[in-house]
Amino acid sequence: MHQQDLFDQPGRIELDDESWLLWYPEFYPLHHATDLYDCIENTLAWSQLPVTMFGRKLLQPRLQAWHGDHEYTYSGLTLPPSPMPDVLNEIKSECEKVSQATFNSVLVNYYRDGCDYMGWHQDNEKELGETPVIASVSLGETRRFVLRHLKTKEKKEFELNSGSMLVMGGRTQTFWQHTVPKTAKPRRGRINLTYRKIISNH
Ligand SMILES: O=C(O)CCC(=O)C(=O)O
Ligand SMILES: [Fe+2]
Repeated sequence: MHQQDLFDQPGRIELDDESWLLWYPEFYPLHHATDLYDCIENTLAWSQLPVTMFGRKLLQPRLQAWHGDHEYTYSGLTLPPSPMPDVLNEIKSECEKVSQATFNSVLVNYYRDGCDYMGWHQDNEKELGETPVIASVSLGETRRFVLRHLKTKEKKEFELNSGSMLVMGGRTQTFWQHTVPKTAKPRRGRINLTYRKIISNH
């Protein structure tokens, strides 16, 4: 990895002329992040849902929960609206302060071990709008998060540690894909929350 690909300083990162990130590696102190992890792991109703990928129905390689005012549809899956529990609402407020954006929903992913992952994708569903701001909070085990420019294939890599926040904005979802790759190294559980704003009349 090149030195410039390691992001350990907080602040704004310009991915390209129109795409940016905000990176806060220590947004929550570790002890608080651990408490949040335990609370969220124990209170959410987790499910492993079937999705359609490349025309085949497969089980997602992780557990998931959705909370928000609206339903959300992606990969042939429709997640119904469901109110946000207090713990998720509190994190939402913190994300809104930092990102100067408003959110009305959160997709929660639970990676049980190193075999659970999220493949390359863009969060470019119509109902998120053209330039969505998405705030991602990570709790529990550290996992690698890779961004890749669709045309140039340039990569940016992050170690998303417990208590970190990464905000994606501008044209990030248009020009870049991202992934949480699987790893052969032993990994404990990780919970990631991505706060989003669903625009109802898109
Ligand atoms: O787990 C992560 O860090 C990324 C999650 C993600 O990309 C998503 O929910 O769309
Ligand atoms: Fe994503």
